[in-house]
Amino acid sequence: MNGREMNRQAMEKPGKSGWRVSVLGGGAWGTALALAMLRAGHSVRLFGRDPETVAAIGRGENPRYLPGIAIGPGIEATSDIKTALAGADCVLAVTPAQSLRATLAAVKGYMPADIPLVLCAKGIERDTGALLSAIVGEILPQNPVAALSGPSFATDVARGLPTAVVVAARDEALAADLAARFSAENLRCYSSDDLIGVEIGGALKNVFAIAAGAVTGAGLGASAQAAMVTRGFVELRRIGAAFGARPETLMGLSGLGDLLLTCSSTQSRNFAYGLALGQGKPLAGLALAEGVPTAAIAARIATERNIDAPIIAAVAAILDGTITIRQAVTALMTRPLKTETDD
Ligand SMILES: NC(=O)c1ccc[n+]([C@@H]2O[C@H](COP(=O)([O-])OP(=O)(O)OC[C@H]3O[C@@H](n4cnc5c(N)ncnc54)[C@H](O)[C@@H]3O)[C@@H](O)[C@H]2O)c1
Ligand SMILES: O=P(O)(O)OC[C@H](O)CO
Repeated sequence: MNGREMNRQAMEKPGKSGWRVSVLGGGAWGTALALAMLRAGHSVRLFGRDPETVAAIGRGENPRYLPGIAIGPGIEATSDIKTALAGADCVLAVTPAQSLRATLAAVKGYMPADIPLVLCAKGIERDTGALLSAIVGEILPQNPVAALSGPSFATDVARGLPTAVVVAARDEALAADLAARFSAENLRCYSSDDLIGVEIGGALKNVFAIAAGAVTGAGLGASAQAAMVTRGFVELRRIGAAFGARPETLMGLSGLGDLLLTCSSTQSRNFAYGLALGQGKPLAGLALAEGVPTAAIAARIATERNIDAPIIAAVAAILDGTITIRQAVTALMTRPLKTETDD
């Protein structure tokens, strides 16, 4: 049976909706996904570690992370992990990538066996170079792992604006089932069995979004912006290939689609971080930019695996203060010339 047939069957399955979905993380994306799951017909519990945020969600708003967006009564917010996970059919992990290990360690004793864990963060673990699915494999080996990724700003999804994402799992049938269950009128979920490809695209696009913000902030022009994003995508494909990602996945929603979104919008926190960097403004206090730790580890991975990734290396060096943006631009522009399709 092919993926399309599986999707069709899953969509038609009686009771496709009506799961109990637990969302771990009371930030912008966790709250937006909780709303999306509710719209898809599921009953939703949201775990937040901050009791104030949990209480605020209970009152109908998450003012710290999603100000101005109404949260209806259908979402049960709790700061008790046992309550959050009791009876869950599926868990969405929506804490930042660098916190995933701690989040999973905290839920380990309460996680129902065999239910899918869906990764919704985008990043590579800074200290180990592990993809997030590998961390799940270490800590919760009994739970099948999936990832949801693609062009999707939390505020857009929370408002019910339409977008399309991809849900990936190594088990094609699981991916198709989850995609069908998570889809709703305003959230179209495609399925994929290329879990690694989906993870890599989502993680690396944040690095180039920082670069795109920096290019804009430093006033380098729209031409430089397009050139950088295009050559950045070449680096994304090279690293993806080294991990075994399929090229067509990297060309899809979770790769190119999300790269285009985050490299072109100040709504992106990674772009905003780069913009401040390019403008020489203070970075302290800016919202989460997952591309910062991922740039450092991606640069290390590229060096260790002998992958040509000069933009990633430049972003990592700018972020750790080794070089300035001007020096990075000069270094990138004066490298030996080569054919465009040199790999
Ligand atoms: N915001 C978006 O538009 C968006 C969209 C798609 C994907 N994502 C991804 O989702 C992930 C989370 O992003 P976000 O926007 O929700 O971030 P956020 O900064 O808005 O919220 C992060 C939340 O995680 C919680 N948290 C952090 N460490 C924790 C830990 N150890 N245990 C429990 N909770 C912890 C924080 O308290 C906070 O509630 C990131 O990887 C991001 O790239 C975000
Ligand atoms: O705001 P950003 O840069 O973390 O991007 C959010 C999402 O990943 C966009 O798909």
